[in-house]
Amino acid sequence: MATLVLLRHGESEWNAKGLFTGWVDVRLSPTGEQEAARGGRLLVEAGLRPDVVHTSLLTRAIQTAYFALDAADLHWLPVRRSWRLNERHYGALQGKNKAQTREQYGDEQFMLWRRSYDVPPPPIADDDEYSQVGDPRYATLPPELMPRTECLKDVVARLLPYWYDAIVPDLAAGRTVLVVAHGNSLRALVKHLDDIGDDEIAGLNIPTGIPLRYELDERFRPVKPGGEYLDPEAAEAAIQAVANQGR
Ligand SMILES: O=C(O)[C@@H](CO)OP(=O)(O)O
Repeated sequence: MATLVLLRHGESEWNAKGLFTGWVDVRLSPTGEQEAARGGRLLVEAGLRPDVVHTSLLTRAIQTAYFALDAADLHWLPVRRSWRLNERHYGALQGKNKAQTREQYGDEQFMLWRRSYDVPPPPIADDDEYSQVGDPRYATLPPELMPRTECLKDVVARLLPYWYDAIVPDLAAGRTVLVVAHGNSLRALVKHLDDIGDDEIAGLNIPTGIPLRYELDERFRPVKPGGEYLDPEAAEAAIQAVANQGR
């Protein structure tokens, strides 16, 4: 049996402002820093000591790992980072206000862009102020892999190689693995783990800063579907808040 812990970054500055974020590299809000530290304390209280950490290349996930490891006195852990754990690229919606977008395009289109499995937002222009083209952190990414927009299906496709090639080998070696990532990259991973259908995944939301623990069998499938939030009550309230964004 292997233990996997998923942690969505704490509230970011743009979560607080209600803006679509995607690959835009915003920092944690003061609340988000506290949520991240609480995530670390929850790990300690649950007796969970990760052996290795995986994060995206985005500052809000990296900061979250820092504050969580700080609270757990685990700064010495090895950390690996990959663009494959990045948030879903939100295309031309990056930087737009969620409530205004919903008003302008209507609830149905808003939810299609936000939560459908295979409808990406319009692509972002390379000269848009919120484009990531030219960002040095992606300099080694082959140009054809650099997204201009993504739907969740695209995220599953670019995340799974990292799951199989980097995370599963750690789990197979008996390591407890902490993955610090994002609302939609973690939705993609949970969809794979729990084998959630393309329509059903629209109803899944991941709260910020609350560790989600999975025990995995020898095929790296959850022993208990859905895993277990280390603070289930706080998770329930926060899930509703994510679902209601833009309303
Ligand atoms: O803006 C984003 O990048 C994501 C996560 O914050 O938003 P949503 O939950 O609407 O997909």
